[in-house]
Amino acid sequence: MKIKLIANPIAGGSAQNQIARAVTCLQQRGAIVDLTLTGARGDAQRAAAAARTVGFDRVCAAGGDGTLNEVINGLAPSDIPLCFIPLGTTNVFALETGIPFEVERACNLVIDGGPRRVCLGQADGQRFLLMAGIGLDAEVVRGVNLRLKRQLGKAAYVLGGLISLFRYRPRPLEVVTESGLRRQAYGVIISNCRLYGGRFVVSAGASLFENTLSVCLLRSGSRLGMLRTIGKIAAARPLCSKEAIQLQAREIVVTGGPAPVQVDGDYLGELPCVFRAVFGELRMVLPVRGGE
Ligand SMILES: Nc1ncnc2c1ncn2[C@@H]1O[C@H](COP(=O)(O)OP(=O)(O)OP(=O)(O)O)[C@@H](O)[C@H]1O
Repeated sequence: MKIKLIANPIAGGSAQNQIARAVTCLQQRGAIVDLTLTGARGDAQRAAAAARTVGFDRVCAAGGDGTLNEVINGLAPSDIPLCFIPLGTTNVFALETGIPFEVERACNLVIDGGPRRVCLGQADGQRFLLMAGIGLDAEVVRGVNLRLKRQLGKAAYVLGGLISLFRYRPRPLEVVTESGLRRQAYGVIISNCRLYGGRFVVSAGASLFENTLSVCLLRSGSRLGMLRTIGKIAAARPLCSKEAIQLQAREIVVTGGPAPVQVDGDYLGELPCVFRAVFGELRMVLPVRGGE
């Protein structure tokens, strides 16, 4: 088996030892490993794009959700199965899918697992695997730089969230789906997976294996209201219809603002933005779980 391994050596603070262990483990299982270590943003996407035509049996991203996002953007559309070894700070995708955190077990899945077609989201052509956010969460992401994240880890988002909560002024947004449904909100979270920002659940109906995106319209425009909504999500308490509306859609046009947009935890830009579900552009090697 020929594996293209694209690994971020600074994921989660420092991942060099774990990457070395992954290479050894994959080789011990008989794989030929072609390793690219990323040196800066954009390297993982370029390495994945270059791997599309080289005849690899697997492309494997090793790092955090940011590295995985770059790899899907470089690789898709492709039939080469994509694998993931989680080495990042928050690792939402691994929590969502059950990919093991222990390097050797993740490597065994790379070798033994079978691929499955997944749905990706697109935000103006930029692909995402987990979610996109418009409003306060994108403002937090815009404010948290990589240095702060390396120093504080997940706490950087808590600190960034508190600062943004007092600085950010939510503006009315308009959301239109492909069926012509029109709604107003002050924040929008578009999910391709159930989990958000860790183990929090914003859209319980979201699925990586269905050709649709789950849209959560956050309706509160006041600081107190936003704080209450965040508190309820953090405490896993249900949001009432005054606080949030849930929709399923394949295409969502969001206008208004001005408001920032983030995809998979990286700042993308400002509205307007068109979001789409795109099924089948990639096959991923994932653990098999009951009920799926
Ligand atoms: N050698 C490098 N130096 C600086 N930045 C890098 C390097 N390699 C990759 N990057 C960038 O660092 C960003 C974050 O890395 P990554 O997602 O792998 O880890 P993380 O931030 O610790 O984890 P998570 O995304 O799960 O929170 C990526 O978006 C990537 O573009």
